[in-house]
Amino acid sequence: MAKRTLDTFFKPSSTAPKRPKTDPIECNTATAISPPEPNNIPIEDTKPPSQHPSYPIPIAQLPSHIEVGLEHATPANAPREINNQPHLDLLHFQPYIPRATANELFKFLRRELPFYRVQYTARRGEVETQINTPRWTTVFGVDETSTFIQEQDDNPNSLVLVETKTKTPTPKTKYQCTPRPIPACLDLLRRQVEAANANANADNKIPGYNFCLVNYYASGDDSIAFHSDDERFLGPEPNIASLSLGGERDFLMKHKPFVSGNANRMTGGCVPGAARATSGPGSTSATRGSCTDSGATLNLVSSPGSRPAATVPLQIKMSLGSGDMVVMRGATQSNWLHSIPKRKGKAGEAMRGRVNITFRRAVVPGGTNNYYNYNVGSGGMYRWDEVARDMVLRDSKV
Ligand SMILES: O=C(O)CCC(=O)C(=O)O
Ligand SMILES: [Fe+2]
Repeated sequence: MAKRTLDTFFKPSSTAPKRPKTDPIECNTATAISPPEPNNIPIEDTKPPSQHPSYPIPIAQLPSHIEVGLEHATPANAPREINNQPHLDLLHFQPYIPRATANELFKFLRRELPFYRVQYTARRGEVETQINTPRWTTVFGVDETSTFIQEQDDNPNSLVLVETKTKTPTPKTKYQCTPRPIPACLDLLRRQVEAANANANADNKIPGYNFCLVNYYASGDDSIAFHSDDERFLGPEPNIASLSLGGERDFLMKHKPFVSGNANRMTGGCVPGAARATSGPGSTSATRGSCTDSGATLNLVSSPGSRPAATVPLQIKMSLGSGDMVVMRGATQSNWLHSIPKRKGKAGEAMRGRVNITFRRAVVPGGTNNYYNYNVGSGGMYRWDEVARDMVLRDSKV
């Protein structure tokens, strides 16, 4: 076969036989992994999907043209350190994944993952509010007290959940949810993001992500409210890597309020508008006090003895394009809020849809319960439908 460059991977080959058009849903069924017809289906489509009793559907493996793009050209750029604001410690890879690969990965994940539109009740004192999460979500992983291990050496799909310390089976009663192993297509990314982080850290420390949360913003009406991922179940100073795929969206950050007369932040931050679904009621994020959400630059005026008098712009806006990755680390989560605001207009980038993946490490079972509760919930499972160009309900059970 003629040598193909990376670029040609993304162009239809004029000589290669055409792949038969199939319903994308069928890619996950047993029929899709039956032996390929000779010279008809490329080898890349024969890789068996990731399967597990906790999955509502088998999850396809990455086609080799995406895997090649990830393995040979990622990271596409070295990260820029952003730490010129109080308590802010970010790495910005722009991009992390080359754009062409990122766009392919966006379409693949939107098509192959199960998604949920989670509804839940938030309680503040006596007041109960019904929250409709304004985006599609899904989650994989388990906190560090449990581990998925392969039961049969030659079968990567034979994963069972055991106690990390004793390697004995995790009791069914340990979780209020059924943890799902990170499928192969996301696990490759997880390992790469960990390595990129280790390279960027002076101490070369690998964050050891055990959770992968996925958001799909179908249009400018989908969003995530100001929040911080500072729940206790993530431990102190969590490292969270956030990867953007597909349409460009604004990412806003603002410092939590400072107590007047003290440059340290006020304990308790804010989540104007709504609690966020990855945290939900009961978490530190959802129970914060109020603060302004004007979008204006906030001024920090310090007091004698704590911080020299200064005016510091405490609002940041970044435009995140396909393949970009932001790593939030150090004191960032305990001092800053972030959001993806709604975007007006019925055309443009937001209408392409955007997938966001965050990798994190949860340290206690409460984190596992929280993440499944607010990212899978108890409603129906949806899948992307290429014809309807929308998420379609596939199973009224999770
Ligand atoms: O979509 C994004 O870039 C942000 C997602 C996020 O903040 C989260 O899932 O906690
Ligand atoms: Fe977040």
